[in-house]
Amino acid sequence: MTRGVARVLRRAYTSRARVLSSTRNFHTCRETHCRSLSYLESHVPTSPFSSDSPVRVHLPWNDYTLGFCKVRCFSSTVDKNGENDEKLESNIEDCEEESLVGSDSESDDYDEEGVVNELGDVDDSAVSDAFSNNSAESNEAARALNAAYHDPAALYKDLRGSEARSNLQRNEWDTLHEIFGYFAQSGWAANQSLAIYIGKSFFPTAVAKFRDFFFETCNLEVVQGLVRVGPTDDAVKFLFPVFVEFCIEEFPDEIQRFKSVVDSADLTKPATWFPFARAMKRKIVYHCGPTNSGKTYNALQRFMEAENGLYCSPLRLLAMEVFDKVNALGVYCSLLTGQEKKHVPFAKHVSCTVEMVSTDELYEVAVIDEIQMMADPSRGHAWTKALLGLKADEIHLCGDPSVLEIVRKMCSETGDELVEEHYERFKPLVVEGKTLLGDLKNVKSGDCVVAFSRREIFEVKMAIEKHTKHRCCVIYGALPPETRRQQANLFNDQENEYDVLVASDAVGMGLNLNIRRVVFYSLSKYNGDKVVPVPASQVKQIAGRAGRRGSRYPDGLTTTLHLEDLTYLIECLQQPFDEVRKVGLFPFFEQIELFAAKVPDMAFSKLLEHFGKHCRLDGSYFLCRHDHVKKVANMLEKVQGLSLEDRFNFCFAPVNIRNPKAMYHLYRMASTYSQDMPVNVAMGMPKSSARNDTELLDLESRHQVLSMYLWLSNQFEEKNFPFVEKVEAMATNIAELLGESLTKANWKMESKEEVMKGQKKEDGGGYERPVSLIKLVRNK
Ligand SMILES: Nc1ncnc2c1ncn2[C@@H]1O[C@H](COP(=O)(O)OP(=O)(O)OP(=O)(O)O)[C@@H](O)[C@H]1O
Ligand SMILES: [Mg+2]
Repeated sequence: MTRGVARVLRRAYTSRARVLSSTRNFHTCRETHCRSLSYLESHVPTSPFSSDSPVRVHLPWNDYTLGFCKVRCFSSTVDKNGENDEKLESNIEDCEEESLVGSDSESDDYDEEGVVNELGDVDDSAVSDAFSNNSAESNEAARALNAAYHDPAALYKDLRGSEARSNLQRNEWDTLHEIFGYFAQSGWAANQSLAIYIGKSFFPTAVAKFRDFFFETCNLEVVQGLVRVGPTDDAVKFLFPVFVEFCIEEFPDEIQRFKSVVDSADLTKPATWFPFARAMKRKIVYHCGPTNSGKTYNALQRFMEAENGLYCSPLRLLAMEVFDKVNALGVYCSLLTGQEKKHVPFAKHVSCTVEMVSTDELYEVAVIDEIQMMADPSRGHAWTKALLGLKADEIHLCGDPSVLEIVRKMCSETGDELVEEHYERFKPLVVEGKTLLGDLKNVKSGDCVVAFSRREIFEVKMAIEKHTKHRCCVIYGALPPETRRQQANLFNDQENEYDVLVASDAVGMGLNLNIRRVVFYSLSKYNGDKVVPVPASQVKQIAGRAGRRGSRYPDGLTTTLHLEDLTYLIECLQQPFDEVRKVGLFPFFEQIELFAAKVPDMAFSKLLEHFGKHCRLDGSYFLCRHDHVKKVANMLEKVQGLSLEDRFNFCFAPVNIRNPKAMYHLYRMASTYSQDMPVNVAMGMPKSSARNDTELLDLESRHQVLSMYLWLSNQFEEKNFPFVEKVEAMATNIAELLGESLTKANWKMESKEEVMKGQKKEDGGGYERPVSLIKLVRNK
């Protein structure tokens, strides 16, 4: 550790010791005014933790701290003389409000994102027990001890200087052991130690050494005072500042190492990552409203008027739709997705998927569609990066009102001007109370039946085609965008017999289809873990596909197949948008690289895990889920000779981790690349369309492999992926075969009972469809 850092840590602590000692005094008279130590650190005006010291000591949980205030107490509102300080008092009251907000959103991290941040992690059980474990007798003893040794720095110095070991009674030794055992178990002490960069993994070792030191040097009076206090929280409070002194002197290397790890995983203040965007005065226009209200239309008008522009789409399919529409209107526009680059000569406009956004180019107008996706647990970071980093004079955001408040906050941080434009739906969406009465025979022309699993989609299609005169197109996530588009066109075109669409939630975003009525086959879906109700926001999005302005059916209808689902549908449509409190972030490669340098020789999957544990985030952000990336990283661990950057790129390839074939091909591509050989796709081409579901699945996964190759070819040099043209041709071919297969499909799917049996075993319980009030009334 540099001497500078040591000095600042010491100064930091010395000042803290003053706070602590005054706190102790204060505790004796005003127990009720407890607050977190961390809070004082960030608010006591003299605290070096917020000073302009040459080497700034940064609290690892700095920004979380406010969130923890509610969590626990330590200090109080006194100045160093132990007198009541009005200024601090008011500071603390301000903080109390913030803390409640912060702590709520903190718990969101656990529930929604499943991200547990070690630095921000407070052992609730440990801390909530804190300060409740004391008897009146031990409280009294603690007060006496605190009064006698109000300066922990001086006490530590005394202990250091003492040579003789005191003669203690057996029972005194026993109690002392218990006190240190209690200290070692204290979640509160472990959390507070983070402030001096004693990590949780090192904390037990540090306590053990501190105990040995204390036993060696202890002074009889202190020990006897402590023994009277006993293994209690007061004892921990008393020992903690002495422990801090000890650590600073004894473990400079550990402190420095942990500090550098923590600093390199700093994801706070993401707005400052984009200095060029910050140097601009951007105008942000938020087109805020429900589905089918003209948000994207209006933003695109501005995009097309501009000298140059960028449209950022949530889906490849939507990027293609805008690319086609804009070019058809005479504005030259290129297309850029992970898999596809279509450069249109002289084009100054680009339609891209949001993950492809470049923050290097300068634009007059940028459009970020479906901005509420900033809160998406996995992909949210791409929207956040686009909003914070795009270099555009004008940025048009299209989305529902759920992120309006947080966008306001972000704009006030970036200094951008925010203009809000609020929209209403062109025509209200009408709920058909009659439903389809559980019978798919009641399907009508222009219906889109929405189901949430691939198997259900095909069952519905087969049933409708068998029992009615209608023919069905299908759209679901595993289909290539080209095939989805072909199916959408088939459905939109009035000149054929395909007048019903059966789709998954893949139709939910932005697409303009000729849908008269959205019929929910069910309102629950499997979330990868269990069956859960479809979230209200998603139900609204999907239902909003009906009755688009300018379509054949401008009056939108929605209903359910079963009467018992109708109440839930109505509830969802009536529900106001939940306000989003946090948006996603993910480190850039450079940040991961910096972090990797601090923990050398760590496997990449471990590195990501470690980063997730140590990264610091501001209260408005969460770290996006990356379990999928970790799984790929694990698989690629055996591939030798990949640089960190290569590994990073391979791990982000779009691969379905549940598809062994796709995973195998990714592994093969990575190992060929690592040997510096040209990467090929070792895969034959099927000759004909699928005759059954297994063949259809095979076509889908073949296309996924080809799509992955194309994505990788855009990340690496051409010499490594030289077969792009061939692969593109194969992908087009397969997309066509898929389209043919879907139009011809009439095979029988696996029986529902068989699948349900399998699912039940795995599920072990889950969501049951909400009981319909209507049904209850009818039953009565
Ligand atoms: N002023 C307008 N003139 C003509 N057509 C319009 C106008 N505004 C919107 N539309 C058409 O209405 C339809 C819905 O508009 P748009 O896609 O912009 O809605 P949205 O609010 O973005 O919906 P979503 O939230 O579903 O994306 C589109 O087909 C669009 O072309
Ligand atoms: Mg839109």
